[in-house]
Order: sequence, then structure tokens, then C-alpha cells
Amino acid sequence: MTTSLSVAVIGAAGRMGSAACAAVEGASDLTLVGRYDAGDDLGDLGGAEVAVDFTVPDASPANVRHCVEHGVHAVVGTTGWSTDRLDTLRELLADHASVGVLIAPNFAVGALLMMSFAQQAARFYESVEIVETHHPGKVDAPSGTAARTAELIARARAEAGVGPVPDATESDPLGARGGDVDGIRVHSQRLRGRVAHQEISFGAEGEALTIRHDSFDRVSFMPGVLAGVRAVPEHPGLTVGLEHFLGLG
Ligand SMILES: NC(=O)C1=CN([C@@H]2O[C@H](COP(=O)(O)OP(=O)(O)OC[C@H]3O[C@@H](n4cnc5c(N)ncnc54)[C@H](OP(=O)(O)O)[C@@H]3O)[C@@H](O)[C@H]2O)C=CC1
Ligand SMILES: O=C(O)C1=N[C@H](C(=O)O)C[C@H](O)C1
Repeated sequence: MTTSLSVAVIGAAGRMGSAACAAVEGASDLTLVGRYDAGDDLGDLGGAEVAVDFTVPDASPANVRHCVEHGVHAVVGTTGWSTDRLDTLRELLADHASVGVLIAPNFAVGALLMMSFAQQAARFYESVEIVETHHPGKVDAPSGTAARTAELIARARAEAGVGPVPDATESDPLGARGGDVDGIRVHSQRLRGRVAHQEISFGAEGEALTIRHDSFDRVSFMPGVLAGVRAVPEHPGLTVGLEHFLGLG
């Protein structure tokens, strides 16, 4: 007899949370036992074994703390997990050794491949910049995916001994050169009609390489969310990036 894994969704009325509820309800091996939104008491999370968090950067750490302290594994898609926040979560998890938390900047398999390909390419190109495009309802910039991609590229460049990206800009009073994540320029666009898109442009003498991923619909994230839910109970401690559950990390 197969048993069903019980799942709660926090941020259930949001764009991602509502899609996650539908995905869980559509999976024969999972049972949706709770939907929570702003102002709700998370309580025992309806007896869930795994909670999924798609809320807002300022709320997610407290939600995840609540899950961990109640022995509930967590799959987190919410952005804003800075190094400090991750360190605090690691300390908390040290006291709850059986609990697993997955923080996933992007659940779309193509986005994971895009980041992996970018890491591979990073050491071969002197120049690189990232442009991310999202729907205008997004509250944070740059996207978590762009920030993570920039970190991975910067790390790969540093390991290979590649120097700074060349850039002669001396004056940029309007910030037209974009944000700087670990020395990588990141540009954010917010456009009606878009969902989640990213393009990484590499340049070297006489050539260019462009790596692009598009999520046209939030269904693109759902196989990854469900894979995270199924795998997280088997991975106690903190995992950053779904790629580590898919053999891509
Ligand atoms: N990892 C990935 O693959 C993806 C990650 N994301 C990320 O997921 C997050 C959510 O995105 P999205 O669904 O578009 O955002 P939405 O604004 O559509 O949804 C957020 C939901 O969270 C609710 N909420 C706010 N505060 C709390 C709280 N303290 N406790 C419980 N619920 C709360 C909101 O309620 P109310 O509106 O009443 O405040 C809302 O229903 C963002 O950080 C986004 O970047 C998005 C897509 C993919
Ligand atoms: O807010 C979104 O929509 C998305 N957020 C995540 C991010 O910030 O990277 C993942 C995806 O890009 C969609």
C-alpha cells in the first residue's frame, strides 16, 4: 500500500501559491491538508509533513522557522534569502536534525539548466551581463534567479582566475549600467504580459554566447515544486537549489 505525503501551502492565495495548491491536488501521491495566507495562524499546519512557502521576502523566514520548530519539512520558493538569513536558518536546523528545508531560487528545470550552462561558460568569456524580465507585480529586484546566476558566474570566474569584467564607464548618474552582484551587471525589466525570463550575454574577442530561458506560464515551476516536496523529507538540513535533488548540482 502506498502512503500519501501531506502538504500545506503558505501564500496559498498568491500567484504561485494557488498554482502549487492545484499541482498538489492533482498529484495522486500527495494530499493538500492546509492553505495559509497573510494573517493566518500557521498552528500545526494542518498536520502537514511538508509545507511549501510562496509568500514575500519579509515573511518567509518566520514562516520557515515556524515549520522547522514544528518538525515540518519546508520547500521554499520565496526570494530574499540573503547569506545572513541562510546562516540563521542553518543554526536553527542544527537543533532540529531530522528536518529538511529546500530553498529554491527557481523551480523550472530550464532555469536550472540555464544556470548550470552559465557556470560552465563563465571562465571562457571576459564579458558577461544578465537581463531578467518579469511581470509588473513582482516586488523585488533583481530576481532571485538573476542574483543566484550572478553569484554562480562570479564564483566560476574567481575559481578560474578570470579578472573583473571590462567596463570603462566613469559616469553613470542614473544607474543605467544596472545593479552589481559580485561584479556582474544585472538589469531588471518589468513588463505587462511577461512571466519570468532571463538572458545571459557572454562576450569575448570576435564572438558572443547568449543563454536564455523563458517561463511563459507558472505551470513551468510545478514539476520542480512537486519534486522538491517529494525529496525534502529524505534530505535533512539545508539545501539551496533544486539542482541538488535532480542530480544537476
Ligand atoms: N522559486 C521559484 O521558482 C519562484 C519563486 N517565486 C517567488 O515566490 C514569491 C511569491 O511570488 P508570487 O506568488 O508571484 O507572489 P504573490 O504576491 O502573488 O503571492 C504572495 C502571497 O503570500 C501572501 N502572504 C504575504 N505575507 C504572508 C505571510 N506572512 N504569511 C502567509 N502568506 C503571506 C500574500 O497575501 P496578501 O496578498 O494578502 O498579502 C499572497 O497571497 C516571490 O518571492 C517570488 O519571487 C515566484 C515564482 C517562481
Ligand atoms: O516573482 C516571480 O515571478 C519569480 N520569482 C523568482 C525569482 O525572483 O527569481 C523565480 C522566477 O524568476 C519567478
